[in-house]
Amino acid sequence: MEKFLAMLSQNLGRTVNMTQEVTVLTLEIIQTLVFGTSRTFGANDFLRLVRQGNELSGRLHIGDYVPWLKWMDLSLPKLTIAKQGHGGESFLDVLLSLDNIAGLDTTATAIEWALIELLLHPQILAKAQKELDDVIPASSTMVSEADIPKLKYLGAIVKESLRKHPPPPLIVPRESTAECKLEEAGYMIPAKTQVLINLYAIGRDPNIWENPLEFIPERMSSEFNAAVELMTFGFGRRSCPGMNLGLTAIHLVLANRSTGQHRMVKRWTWVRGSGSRSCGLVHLHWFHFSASSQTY
Ligand code: HEM
Repeated sequence: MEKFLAMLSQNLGRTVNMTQEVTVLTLEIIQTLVFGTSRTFGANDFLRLVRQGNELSGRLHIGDYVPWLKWMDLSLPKLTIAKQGHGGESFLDVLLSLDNIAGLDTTATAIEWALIELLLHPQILAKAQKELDDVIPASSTMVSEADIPKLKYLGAIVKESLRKHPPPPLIVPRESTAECKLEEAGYMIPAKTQVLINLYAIGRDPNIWENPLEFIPERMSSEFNAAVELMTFGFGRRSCPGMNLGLTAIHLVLANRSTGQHRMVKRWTWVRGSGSRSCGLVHLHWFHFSASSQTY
């Protein structure tokens, strides 16, 4: 985190590719936890492989639905090449088997969308900064994990961002073991049916949320449990084991970025980059496993 903030300090006044930097930061946090060091694998190579694996996993693979048409899945050989290119049991294999790509990409995507919403809503950013000024002593250079529960408005920003931009829009498919009737909703799900749960639609359902496309952290109370109500981290036995780590990382990155008190003890102002690509950044979801933003 300190390295990330130092990098931002060095780039004051310049355009920073936050997608790249936030993903590297998340990678380093996860590597540190998993391997005890953040220097295990080259970030650029790793990111390339993650993006490729991620993009391929989000594509339609006809062989998943009609097995004898598997030969039509032209993208699958590319994934194999990505894995073989790193020789045998590569780091990517390990990550794919652990499903850790879910941890990296989802956390980075969640941070990125929250940053975009703050960038688009300066009044919300100012309110979050005021809360940080009020709650965190001026002598603290970094917001710590213990401070997170005190930062109620920041918590509401995170929940609202997860509602509007659930990192995986569709969670892992389920199969019904028995016939199931959802009487109020008027559905009957036969046994052995694959069920896809659409978090994106739940978070934006106008029957549940007033002005669902608006970003309004004030609508999120402290009691509102996004993990349960929005199913952001899935549910049941196979729900996300990285939930607490992911939530902590999102809060810490946003809090430390908003205060900007790291070493330089000053507040940063954030504006959209003026580069030809970065100025077009808004509200485009790029659907892979995670729905990240895309410049145009
Ligand atoms: C904002 C951050 C994150 C979000 C939104 C998220 C979301 C999810 C979701 C929706 C699932 C599927 C759960 C289900 O189908 O019920 C999942 C699974 C998983 N996540 Fe996360 N995740 C995040 C962070 C992390 C982190 C930091 C890690 C680990 C370092 C992680 C590791 C995993 C693993 C291993 C699974 C597969 C669990 C299984 O199949 O039993 N996730 N995540």
